[in-house]
Amino acid sequence: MRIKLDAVEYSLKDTKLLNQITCSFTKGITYVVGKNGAGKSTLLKLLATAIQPQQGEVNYTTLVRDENIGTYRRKLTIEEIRKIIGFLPQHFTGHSDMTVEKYVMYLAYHKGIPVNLVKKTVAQWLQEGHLTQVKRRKLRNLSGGQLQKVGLIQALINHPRICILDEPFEGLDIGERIYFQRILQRLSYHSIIIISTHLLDRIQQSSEDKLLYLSEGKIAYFGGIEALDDVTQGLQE
Ligand SMILES: Nc1ncnc2c1ncn2[C@@H]1O[C@H](COP(=O)(O)OP(=O)(O)OP(=O)(O)O)[C@@H](O)[C@H]1O
Repeated sequence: MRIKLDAVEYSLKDTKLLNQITCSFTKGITYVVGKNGAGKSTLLKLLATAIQPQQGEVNYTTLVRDENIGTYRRKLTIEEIRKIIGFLPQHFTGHSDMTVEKYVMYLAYHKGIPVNLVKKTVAQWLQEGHLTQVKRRKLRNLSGGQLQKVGLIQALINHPRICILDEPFEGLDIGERIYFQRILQRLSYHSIIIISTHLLDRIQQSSEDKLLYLSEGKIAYFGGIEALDDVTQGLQE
């Protein structure tokens, strides 16, 4: 699986929120960082197909092995892409009138968890996310951290091949952060994981991880996480 952006631009009124973005994402974790207003959420919404580029292209391809033709890259359709994306938007609300349990069950069915496994899968996620005690509470009555965990569970429940998470660790305590990070690390062996975060210094990184530094809608750095210190210095200036 690969996501490739080619000279992507996105503007609102006269302001370019994304300016000539060219890059590729493959399996593994990429952390997207940048100052407030740098365009991180806009880039993530675009990767999650919630908005379309006004210029340039975004292509999602998968490697196909064919006995006759050999190996080639096949472009996925929008329907195929949306089926394999898990997305946590910046301000997740879900269906605020539904209870936690009903909402997660509904999402589990919708995302193709086999019917006979839905109950067990949901119970496990709620238990491990410390949400069992509030499973009959409506989403609108949850605390910020509880709602964030429901948002993470809906994004991760079917182990998606593409996972796009906007500030996923916001509001979580340290134990919960470590729990979800472990899940993401395991998922990253097979999936493309793109995470925007302000909390990079508190997150345990692996040397395999990548870093994308956005500045005023442009890519200022995209490469190994080892450049984090230099990039963080840039963020503080
Ligand atoms: N609906 C909108 N109308 C006008 N401007 C907008 C809108 N949404 C975003 N912007 C502007 O676009 C720019 C990029 O916003 P975006 O939310 O992508 O940045 P960000 O890097 O995620 O910021 P933050 O770290 O503060 O969440 C900002 O200057 C923001 O003010």
